Amino acid sequence: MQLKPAELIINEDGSIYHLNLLPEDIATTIITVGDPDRVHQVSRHFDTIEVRKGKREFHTHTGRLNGKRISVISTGIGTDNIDIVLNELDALVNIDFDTRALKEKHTSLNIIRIGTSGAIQPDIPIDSFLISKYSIGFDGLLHFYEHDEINHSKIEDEFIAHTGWSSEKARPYVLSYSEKLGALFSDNRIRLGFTATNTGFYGPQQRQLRIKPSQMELMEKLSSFNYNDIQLTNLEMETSGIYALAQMLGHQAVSLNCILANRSTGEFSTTPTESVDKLIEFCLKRLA
Ligand SMILES: O=P(O)(O)O[C@H]1O[C@H](CO)[C@@H](O)[C@H]1O
Ligand SMILES: O=c1cc[nH]c(=O)[nH]1
Repeated sequence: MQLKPAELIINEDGSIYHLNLLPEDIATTIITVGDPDRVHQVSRHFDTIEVRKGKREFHTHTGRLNGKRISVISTGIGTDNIDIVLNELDALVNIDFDTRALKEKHTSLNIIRIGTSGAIQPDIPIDSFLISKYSIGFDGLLHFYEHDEINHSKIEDEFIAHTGWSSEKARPYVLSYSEKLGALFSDNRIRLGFTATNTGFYGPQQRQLRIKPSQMELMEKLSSFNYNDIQLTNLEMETSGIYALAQMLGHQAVSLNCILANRSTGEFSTTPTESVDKLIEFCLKRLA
């Protein structure tokens, strides 16, 4: 089947619509970061950089570290952007851009998010790292795709009952990380967590500046949720979308979080750049 021009949008130079990348521009190991400035913060550790491209908030560097080819791409904020990034990265490896047909041989990518996050348990230290073993998505992205039973519906049901989740919001969906890729980052200093992915930074994460979130008690409900001793640990804005798209498209994904805020104690990191740097260095050491 040939994908139509409005379905698979290829720019004049043969690159994919938003990411502005050619199939040969990306490695099979891809680090995603929210902030476009963090792309350089990662690639400055590479020995060589062969690709530097960008469009909108999607900036990509591909290079080599100790002989291993790695790409780093900025996604901007939110799972709406993740829908674009993951689908276009997948298209670059699994669709033939000349024939516009799906390739017979599937290529699986290793996708590692290096992002910042806010903890919701008081014992999670500022500037510590956390690996999202599970994610719960409040964004609804999974529901827009046909999918196998990749989500943990029992945890979802208990979460909905515990929080009194409003039916006006999307049904939360729970997914796991790739155990295989996650094992690469296993370290007794790094907590495995259950990450909540939110559709915003303020109201959706119960922050009140001038307008009041509709369910102020939700933060307490999130932090007191417990399913077979699994507690929710932290909030951010991309992980559930990455886990959803990666699993549906046949890729491995893991989300690494640098805890900059603690919503329970009210603290925020005084050294955010240095802390993210340390997570980048840890990640690159494990990859190459
Ligand atoms: O630091 P990044 O990777 O952007 O991740 C976190 O920071 C942003 C909000 O400040 C959201 O994207 C959230 O997921
Ligand atoms: O509190 C926080 C910190 C970083 N990113 C978020 O989404 N929330």
